[in-house]
Amino acid sequence: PGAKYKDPKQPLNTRVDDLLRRMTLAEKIGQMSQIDQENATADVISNYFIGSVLRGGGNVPAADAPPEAWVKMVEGIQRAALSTRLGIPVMFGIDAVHGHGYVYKATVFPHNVGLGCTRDPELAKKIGAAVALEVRATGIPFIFAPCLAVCRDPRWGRCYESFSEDPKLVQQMASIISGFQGEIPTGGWRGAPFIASQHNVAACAKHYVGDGGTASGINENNTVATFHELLGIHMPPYYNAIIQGVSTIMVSYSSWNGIKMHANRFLVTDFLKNKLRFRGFVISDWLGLDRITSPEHADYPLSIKLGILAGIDMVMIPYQYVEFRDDLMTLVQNGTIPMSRIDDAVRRILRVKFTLGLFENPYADTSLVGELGKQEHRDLAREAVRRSLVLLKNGKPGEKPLLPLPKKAHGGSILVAGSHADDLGSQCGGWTIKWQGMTGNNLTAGTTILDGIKSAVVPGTDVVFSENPDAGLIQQNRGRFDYAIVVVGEHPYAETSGDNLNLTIPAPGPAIIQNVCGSIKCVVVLVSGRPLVVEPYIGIIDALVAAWLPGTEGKGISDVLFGDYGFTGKLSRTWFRSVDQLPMNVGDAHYDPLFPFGFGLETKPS
Ligand SMILES: OC[C@@H]1[C@@H](O)[C@H](O)[C@@H](O)c2nc(-c3ccccc3)cn21
Repeated sequence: PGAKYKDPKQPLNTRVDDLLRRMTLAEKIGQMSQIDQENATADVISNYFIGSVLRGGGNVPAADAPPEAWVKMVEGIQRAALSTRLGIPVMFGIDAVHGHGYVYKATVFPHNVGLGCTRDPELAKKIGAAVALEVRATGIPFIFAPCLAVCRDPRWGRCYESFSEDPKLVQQMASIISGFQGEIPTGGWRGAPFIASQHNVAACAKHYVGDGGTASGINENNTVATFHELLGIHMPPYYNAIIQGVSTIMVSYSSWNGIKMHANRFLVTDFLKNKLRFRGFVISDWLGLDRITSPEHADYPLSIKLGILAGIDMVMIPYQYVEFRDDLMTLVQNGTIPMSRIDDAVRRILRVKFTLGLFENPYADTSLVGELGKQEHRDLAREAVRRSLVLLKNGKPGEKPLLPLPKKAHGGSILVAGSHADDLGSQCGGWTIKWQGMTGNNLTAGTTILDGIKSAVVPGTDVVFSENPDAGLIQQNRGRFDYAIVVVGEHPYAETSGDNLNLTIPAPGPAIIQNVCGSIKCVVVLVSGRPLVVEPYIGIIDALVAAWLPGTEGKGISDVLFGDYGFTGKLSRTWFRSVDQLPMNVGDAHYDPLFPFGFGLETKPS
């Protein structure tokens, strides 16, 4: 009869044990290797027994490739893996962190900072399930999401990837994992990876642990905290992830009290694997081992020794797969790294692959291509946009509320101004088509905020759009406009490029606010990954809406501005007065925000 590991009727552990004992050291190290797709040729995959490939910065297939092209690319990689002696399928991973953002015409959902403002775990689950279908439409079974960072300082360039500053809210929204992977049956075996079906994907809780607590929000820096603080603030979401059967956990670049997380055996092995009983696999971040030393890659054998002995199971190498294989082989052969550690890593990786059903279904289900960007998913994203918006001001003191706006302008015209009114890329933010995101309207299929406004007003109401209107012109025409909608904010960024110590609204935002709101009743819609400095302008603004990074469904904003739906969102983060106050989080002794955590005005549907 065929080998036991190939028999789906065999118990999982039997399959794992049967396969493991057949593997050579080179094949085991191969399974622990994740390489960037740019160097994932058939020869490399088969000669190095590569276990996983990721979509890194590359651009194959093209930025406007259809799902079929993604399926074809992943299939080629898989075919090479299945041609090896043991035919262990490869696992392709991608950052689907707010929908399948890298893929042309995918539904792009609000980034996590906005989802946190909905405070709705059930919505998070629905989004996770929709994203899983869109990812599977491209033949990919593994995503590097969700980010469970508890961002404690909005100066961090990745704060928008965090659901909240409050660990309890992050724990609630971690339910997105049950959408990605499917809902674990109650009383499911805690800690073991769970994936319900071929319409689900393996998720990755990241970045373990304390990524959102670094000094001044400096990316990849040091999180100073007692163990009690670490457990109280940054660890809780991982309990929820493990209970839901999260398949993988990614280690953070950051350090805890000066110790690199990628070299932290106490937290990765003693605590996560032994105490919390996590039984999926732990993956490094990109060049995570190399960055244990400074300069990075200064002593790769040392990096590998520290990282693997800390408990890392799969290494996102992503290019040095020859050096990694050679150095790790040597470290095992000279006894520095025991074979038992290698076997633990490979056992965990195989457990996830068997649980994913990869051995039975190594290739895409091409009947799913229609799931990509499906209208039903766009409608769900539009609902998420509506519920993520936070109304911070609605009418000046003693004046009646400005929102909801009338769809019919009695003076005949409304003015829409600002750099972010008609910029799909900026409303999506980072991790969209490109790692750093893009500006402009040609990156993918979606609806800008301006599009939404135009489709919301009644015929006869003239929408005048001027990205950066001249102050004089506004003065001359001020009587012409019933009100103005000013849409400004941040341009896309990701990771370190988003680190920012002043958090001012980028120019020409402030000038546009002053020019327009100084003359016309205005609602300012802020498109940003985090709270920004608004106190200097709050007096001249009639209404202020935090829209975060809403994604492709811009109509979600006009739905609420014009009263088809009421504002319900509540701040997932404290809105500071000045950056001098940072870090400042709900529960702090000295807490003097402009708008507190949980704040949000409400309106009724009109
Ligand atoms: O995209 C894979 C992972 C992603 O999942 C992690 O959340 C993130 O920390 C990350 N940074 C890089 C990356 C950083 C610098 C240069 C090139 C790539 C790669 N990655």
